Amino acid sequence: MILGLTGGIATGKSTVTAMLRERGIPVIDADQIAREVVEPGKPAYESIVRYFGEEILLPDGQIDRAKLGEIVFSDEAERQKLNTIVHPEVRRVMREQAEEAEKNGATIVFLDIPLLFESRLQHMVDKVVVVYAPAEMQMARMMERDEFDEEQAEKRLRAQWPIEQKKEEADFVIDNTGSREETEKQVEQLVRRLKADVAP
Ligand SMILES: CC(C)(COP(=O)(O)OP(=O)(O)OC[C@H]1O[C@@H](n2cnc3c(N)ncnc32)[C@H](O)[C@@H]1O)[C@@H](O)C(=O)NCCC(=O)NCCS
Ligand SMILES: Nc1ncnc2c1ncn2[C@@H]1O[C@H](COP(=O)(O)OP(=O)(O)OP(=O)(O)O)[C@@H](O)[C@H]1O
Repeated sequence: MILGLTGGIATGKSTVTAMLRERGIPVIDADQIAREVVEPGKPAYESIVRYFGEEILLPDGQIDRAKLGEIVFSDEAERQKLNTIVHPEVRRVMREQAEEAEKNGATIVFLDIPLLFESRLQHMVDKVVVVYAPAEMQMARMMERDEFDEEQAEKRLRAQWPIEQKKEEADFVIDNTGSREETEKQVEQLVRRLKADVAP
């Protein structure tokens, strides 16, 4: 069974991913893959430099993510352009990794895809799990974790579907508004239920 793990920025997907992995459930991370496919020498890297120019590179040749983030979260057309370059590669690698996990005997695999709904990737998964925290909490957690000011955090929030809409479309919701312990209990319960569903 393939599950999509999604939510909004800073709602707690990485937190839930860590809890799933502790229970031996493989989680394939789209953000991580999106970092790997833009490393120097990769085709997506070349396309990004060709389009955005060498100004977006650090002295060591890596992409300056802070700089590229400022550009794409301030301009929808530029963000779409970046998505067009990066997303097909991310999807390809995610598929490969999911097949590999299934080959290795996994019966439950999660794909952590922040933009699952925005990119209409529901067809890649059997069920969708949304990690939920309300917008005010997303803002507060982003400002603390990433040291963004209010405007930077708001721009990132506006680049995604509202979390309330994602919650409505979910098959399962993990409410991450309480303590980590409360979230962990919900993860535990979900894993138990999924294991029962896939049991022969
Ligand atoms: C713009 C970039 C360079 C900023 O890098 P940075 O290290 O600051 O952020 P990071 O990659 O860790 O992403 C953090 C979160 O931002 C949000 N986000 C990232 N890209 C996008 C996007 N194109 N549209 C909307 N939200 C996005 C997601 O919730 C993601 O979890 C980077 O996010 C990127 O290359 N984005 C394009 C690829 C993409 O869509 N990745 C997300 C899912 S595959
Ligand atoms: N239940 C919680 N209580 C307090 N803080 C939390 C809780 N869950 C997550 N956080 C904190 O909120 C921030 C966002 O969580 P996390 O990184 O898991 O979100 P994410 O959805 O993976 O983010 P992104 O979309 O940016 O990848 C982190 O700094 C994390 O430590």
